[in-house]
Amino acid sequence: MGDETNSQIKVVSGPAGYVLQDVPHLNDYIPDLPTYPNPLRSNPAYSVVKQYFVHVDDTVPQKIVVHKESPRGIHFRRAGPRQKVYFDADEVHACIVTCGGLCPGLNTVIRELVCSLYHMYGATKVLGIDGGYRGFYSRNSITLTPKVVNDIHKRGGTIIGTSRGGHDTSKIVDSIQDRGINQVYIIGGDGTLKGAAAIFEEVRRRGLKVAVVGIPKTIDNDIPVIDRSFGFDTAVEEAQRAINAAHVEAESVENGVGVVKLMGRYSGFIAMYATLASRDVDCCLIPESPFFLEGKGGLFEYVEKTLKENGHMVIVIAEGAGQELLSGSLQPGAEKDPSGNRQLQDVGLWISNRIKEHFAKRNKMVLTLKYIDPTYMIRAIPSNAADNVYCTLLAQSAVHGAMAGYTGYTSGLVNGRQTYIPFNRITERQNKVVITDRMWARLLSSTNQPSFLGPKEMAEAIKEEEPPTGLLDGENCQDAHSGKPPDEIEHSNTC
Ligand SMILES: Nc1ncnc2c1ncn2[C@@H]1O[C@H](COP(=O)(O)OP(=O)(O)O)[C@@H](O)[C@H]1O
Ligand SMILES: O=P(O)(O)OC[C@H]1O[C@](O)(COP(=O)(O)O)[C@@H](O)[C@@H]1O
Ligand SMILES: [Mg+2]
Repeated sequence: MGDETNSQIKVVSGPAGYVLQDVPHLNDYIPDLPTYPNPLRSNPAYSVVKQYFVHVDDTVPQKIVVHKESPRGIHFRRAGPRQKVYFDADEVHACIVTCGGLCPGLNTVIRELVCSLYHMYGATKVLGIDGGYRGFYSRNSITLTPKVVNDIHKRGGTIIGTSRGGHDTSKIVDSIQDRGINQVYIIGGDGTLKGAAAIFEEVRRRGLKVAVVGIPKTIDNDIPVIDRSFGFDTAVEEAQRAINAAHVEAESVENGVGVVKLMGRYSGFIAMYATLASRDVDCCLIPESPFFLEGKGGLFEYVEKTLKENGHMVIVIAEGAGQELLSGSLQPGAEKDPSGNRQLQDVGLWISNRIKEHFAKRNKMVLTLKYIDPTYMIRAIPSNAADNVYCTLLAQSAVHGAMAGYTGYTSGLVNGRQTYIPFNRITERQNKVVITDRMWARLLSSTNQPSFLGPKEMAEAIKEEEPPTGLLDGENCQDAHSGKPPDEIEHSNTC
């Protein structure tokens, strides 16, 4: 086996630079656990399946763009049903909790967790924890059955409620222990999964036979390693409606400007992909790419130029963009939400007012500006068809893993394959748009906007330590240190 540096990290090395970043298992700290044949063997739906189970050595590479001499690199354990399970059906007492902001698909994940436990593994004790982490110790729980969840995937939000703040590791694990819960499915984003890792560590410290499983969720897509977060496609699709409305308003009047604010506290993926999908956007502003308003090369100059050329303009701005330009008008102490996330000022309203003031002052050009903020309308809708299927696979993978005795992991899509990813890889940093990558260059060429970066900022951007994101091409990301394209670097593994 591999060496264990701490309970979350199990590294197994192999030939040619193969590295498996494995996930913990209950038998890492509980010896002689009984096992049972996987009941899927007798499940009629699976009777046609040739290869019932995932091979014990199946792993998925984190990097798929490689060179002839590349080391095989980091791999993750492949998700799916195993021959043996570590829980008898009657023994399973599962709970599901949803934390943080809403995202399309939350109810689909809940539905599929319940239905997988019931219909694949015969486990019928499933609780919904009411209202996020604090629900473990301060609220009642909701009994979840296939009947209760039957059509919830057609509704936005989460039927078991969510919250921010309120994570108290020992109180939560006390509740898990007192209720006799032995499988915990935690659906949430970067903050939630940090909380899930703390719960896993405490469960292991107490030596409890409890599988702790994370399912990554955030509309911002700010979670690293995975290809994308569920609900992201739905959000990009729904954002088209707002962008189209802004475009119709803008092109229907002389010097019309449509401004649309989209979600993205620290990461601008929704704004970037919605812009690329729409092609009616003239300027996309995201938290990762600083911009300025006044003077040569500034936004005001670009607005004037675009209006002169086209007579109208659409601006998409992620809510986390430009926060550094807004004066600190937040009430003191209101800078953080109950989870410790940065509280944002309404940059959409701010930039709309600044543009109107600027052109009114110069009264050389009368413009008509309409501001649209669809953020909460977008995250409160149910998931689209593609995300529904994605949520189903995520949930089923999570259940297969817990039943197989894995714990302390996040179920996640890596290069199109469901995998089990150690918590520490998910919580180590935030996924951000790499503005020196080809996808952002595609955006700039589709909007024709200036980069708003001076030579100093561009040099900074290239030096950024950010490894490539799951949504990028990756072919031309710069090596974090040398700044050279991959084909000039030996063994680049930053892309
Ligand atoms: N570093 C952390 N350690 C433990 N719990 C955390 C941490 N950060 C956030 N949480 C908890 O996770 C939950 C959701 O976090 P939040 O950041 O609001 O949403 P999300 O996880 O969806 O990004 C909250 O209940 C919060 O208290
Ligand atoms: O839910 P709140 O407190 O209004 O916060 C809104 C923020 O939550 C988000 O939707 C992301 O929330 P999560 O990280 O919890 O998924 C951001 O896009 C947005 O900035
Ligand atoms: Mg978050």
